[in-house]
Amino acid sequence: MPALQPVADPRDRLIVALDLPSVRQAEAIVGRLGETVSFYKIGYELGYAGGLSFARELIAEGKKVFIDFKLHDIGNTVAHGVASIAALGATFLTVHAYPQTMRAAMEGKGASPLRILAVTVLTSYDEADLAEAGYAAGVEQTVDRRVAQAREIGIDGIVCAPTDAARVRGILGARGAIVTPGVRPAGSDSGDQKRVAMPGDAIRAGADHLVVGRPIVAAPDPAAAARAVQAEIAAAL
Ligand SMILES: O=c1ccn([C@@H]2O[C@H](COP(=O)(O)O)[C@@H](O)[C@H]2O)c(=O)[nH]1
Repeated sequence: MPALQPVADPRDRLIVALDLPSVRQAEAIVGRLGETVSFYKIGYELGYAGGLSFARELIAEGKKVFIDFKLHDIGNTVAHGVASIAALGATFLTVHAYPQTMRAAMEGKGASPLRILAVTVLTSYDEADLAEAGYAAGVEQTVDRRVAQAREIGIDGIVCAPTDAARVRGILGARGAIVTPGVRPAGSDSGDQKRVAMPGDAIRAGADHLVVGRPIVAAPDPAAAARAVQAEIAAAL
């Protein structure tokens, strides 16, 4: 696993999830967030509604972009999909933490600076959800096994719940980025997230970057909500 890269701009610790149905709505939120936010995540909803062209625009304007497509397919398809995203100039791309998929993704990114993040167990899953999906092992055991496999493969980073971050850091050591969704500022609704923590707790547990979507994007004043998360991050560093 490559050495951990220091986060040069403290604003980069916060990644805002642009889970919105149109580029027009995403542009409006990015406009309201202005210089407060430097790093955006584009997932299925915006990605399938013109979000990749919008990602190019954000990158051209100097923003960092995380493409959260959680790839998982046969190796050839994953490798070529990753190569296409690498050409976009994105900073992060997710794949599911299956060994064949992770190896293919690392092959597909070639020498590009794109960093591949392996998604361990979704933050919307608890023990019952994993059992329902047919896994015999529990959440902690599954996360730990996938992180150990990711480390062996040399993946660039891990996506995990903030509640797993301290254990994940213990397995990774000082190498590899830890990115945690499932982050909720005090008083905000968890929604469908089941393994959550507050921003300061996620940072103290070892997360390098926090992903926050609805608590910022749906806030009456998104820039104020983002600044409050950034203040909590700064206080925990
Ligand atoms: O395990 C995972 C992996 C990815 N996500 C993504 O993060 C954001 C979280 O959004 P909130 O509105 O802050 O809940 C969302 O885009 C997910 O697709 C995740 O939540 N958990």
